Amino acid sequence: MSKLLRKPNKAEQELTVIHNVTTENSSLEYVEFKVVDLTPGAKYAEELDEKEVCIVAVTGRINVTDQEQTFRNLGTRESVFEQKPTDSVYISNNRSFEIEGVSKARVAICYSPSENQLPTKLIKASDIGIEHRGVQNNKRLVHNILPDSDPSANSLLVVEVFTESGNWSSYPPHKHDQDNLPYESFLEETYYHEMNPKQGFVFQRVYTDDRSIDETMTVEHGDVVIVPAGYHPVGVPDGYVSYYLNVMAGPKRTWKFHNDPDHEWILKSRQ
Ligand SMILES: O=C(O)C[C@@H](O)[C@H](O)C(=O)CO
Repeated sequence: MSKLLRKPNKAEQELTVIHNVTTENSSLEYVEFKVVDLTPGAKYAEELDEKEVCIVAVTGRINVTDQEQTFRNLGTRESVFEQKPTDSVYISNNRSFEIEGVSKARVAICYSPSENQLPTKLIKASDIGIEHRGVQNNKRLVHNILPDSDPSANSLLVVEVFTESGNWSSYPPHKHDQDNLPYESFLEETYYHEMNPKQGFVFQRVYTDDRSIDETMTVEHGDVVIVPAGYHPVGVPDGYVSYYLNVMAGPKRTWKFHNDPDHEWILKSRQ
């Protein structure tokens, strides 16, 4: 069984923790990640110590409060495959938060270490930067929820990526596992995957230069892949569309990746 692939729990209660990746149960030091399902009226609450969070209304509608401000009726879609941006809330360390389901909702809670308290921020769907990346069989649509160009967080980076049927993303393979700016930044990463239709699958390989990590995983709807280090390309079979939500964090809040030199030629040949 892969150490990097996590299967979802079944939503059987009013509040179900579908995924819970922590620094205790994984090899990660900077990124923690939860997926929570809520029925209408169900609540999930937490006290944040030295952590900041970005709460993403993946599907359905939710209310979010940090006990000072309350944001109501967040969320814009029933399925991620409507391919429109959704609402999120950033909350800094040493605060508490509560999420309430307004409709049946799936919520991603993205965590990273934080010491410097920053203002809570509503990240409205309408404010999210949309990017079309890639050509030929490398086409994807990116929603930049919390990119490094937005100074609202101390270490968290959050992005949604849709990869078209028969295409590749995070490709040519790139990594960000060395704290060596301006050439490369050290960022751990998690991938929360969905597929359309649901019976679909994608392949994700996670590998380092020395192959001390080298795993190729069959990833299904609702799975999480953990990327402690290394290159992490995703291949999507014909007939299926891929969605993933990435959380990244590390010592410096800069996304500076390094392409695998063996495969970088692909990028150059398509310019
Ligand atoms: O552009 C893409 O294909 C998405 C990836 O960059 C993804 O967000 C990632 O790998 C971040 O390191």
